[in-house]
Amino acid sequence: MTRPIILGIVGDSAAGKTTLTRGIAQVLGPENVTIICTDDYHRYDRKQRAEIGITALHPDCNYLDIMQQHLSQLRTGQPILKPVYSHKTGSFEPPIYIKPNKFVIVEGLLGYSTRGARDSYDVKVYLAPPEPLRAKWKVKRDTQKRGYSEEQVLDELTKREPDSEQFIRPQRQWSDIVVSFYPPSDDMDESNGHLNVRLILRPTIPHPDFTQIIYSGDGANLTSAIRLGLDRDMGKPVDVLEVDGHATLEQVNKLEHIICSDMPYLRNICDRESNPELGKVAGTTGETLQSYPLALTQLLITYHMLRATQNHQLGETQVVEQLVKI
Ligand SMILES: Nc1ncnc2c1ncn2[C@@H]1O[C@H](COP(=O)(O)OP(=O)(O)OP(=O)(O)O)[C@@H](O)[C@H]1O
Ligand SMILES: O=C(CO)[C@H](O)[C@H](O)COP(=O)(O)O
Repeated sequence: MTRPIILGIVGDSAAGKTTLTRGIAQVLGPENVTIICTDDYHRYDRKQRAEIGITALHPDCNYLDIMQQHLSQLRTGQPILKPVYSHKTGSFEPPIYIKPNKFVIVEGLLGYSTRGARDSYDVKVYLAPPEPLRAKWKVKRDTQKRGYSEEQVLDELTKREPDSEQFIRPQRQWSDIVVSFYPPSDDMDESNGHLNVRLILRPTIPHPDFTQIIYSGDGANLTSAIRLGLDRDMGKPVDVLEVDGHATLEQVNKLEHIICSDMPYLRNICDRESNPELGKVAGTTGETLQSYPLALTQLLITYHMLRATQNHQLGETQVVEQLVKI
C-alpha cells in the first residue's frame, strides 16, 4: 500500500519555513500536498505563556507526544484531527479533520526534537539564516501579521534566546539538508531578490552529483557564483553548495539540469518557459519573492521528495514480488 512521503522543515521562528514550504508545495502541485504547521501543537495560548513565563520554543510548551502520534498516523495514510492555533488572535480554534495527500510537509519549531518524530520523515530540512537576518524577518512579519510592536518582538527574541540555543538549534544535526539564505557580504542590507544560499548536504541521503560543476570550465570554483566544497558541520563531514543571488541564468541552468536530468517529472518543472513560477513565492507578509537560489533550493528538495517516492514504490513492488513467490 502506498503511503504519503513526508518532508520536515524545521528552524527557529521566522527562519523562512512557511515561505519555503509554500514554494515546494507549488512545485509539487498544491493539490498533491498537505501542509502541517506544528505551531498548532502548542500547549498554551499567548496569554497563558506570558502568565506562566514559558516560551513557545520550550518542549513543555507543546504537545510533542500528540504531534508525534499524528506524524505516525499521517505516515501510514491515516487521517488526523489536528488542533488549530491562530497567530492572528494568539488563541486556539476548533480542530480540523485532515486526510493526507501524496506529500505531507510538516513545518515548525520542534519537529526533530524526539526520536519518534524524526523517524517519521523521508526528507529532513533545517533552515538556518544568519541571526540578524532572522531578527529582521521576524520583526517585519510579527509587526505586520501577528499584532506585535517592534519593541515587543525584539524583547521576545531576547527572552527566547536560551531556549533557541537549548532546544531549536541542536536539531540542525538531524537534518539531511541545512538551508541558509544570507546577504552578500558587501551588502548586509540585503534586497530580498538577491540573497545567496548555502546548502549543507549531509550524506544521509544521496544527493545529485554536483561535482561536474567544478569541472565545467566556469573559472575558478572559489570565485564563481556557484561553489561546491567539502566542510564539516556539527563535527560531521558534509558537501556545501553555494549559489549567489547574482548567478546568471546560464550558470543556474547547468545546476538545474543536473538536478532534473534523472527525474522525469522534474524535467517539465525545470523548463522555465513553461514554469515561470519557479523560484517565485509569496512571503508570509504578502510580498512576492523570486530568486534563482530559492528556485534551486525548491528544486533540490522536490528532487528528494520524488526520489523518496520512487524508492518507496520500488520497495512496495519488491514486497509484492516476494509475496507472489511465497
Ligand atoms: N528565502 C527568503 N527570502 C527573503 N525573505 C524571506 C525568505 N524566507 C522568509 N523570508 C521573510 O521572512 C518572513 C518570515 O518567514 P516565514 O513566515 O516563512 O518564517 P517561519 O519560519 O515560517 O516563521 P514561524 O515559525 O515564526 O511561523 C517572511 O514573511 C518573509 O518576509
Ligand atoms: O515562534 C513562533 C512560531 O511561529 C510563534 O511565536 C509561536 O508559534 C507563538 O505564536 P504567536 O507569537 O503568534 O503567539
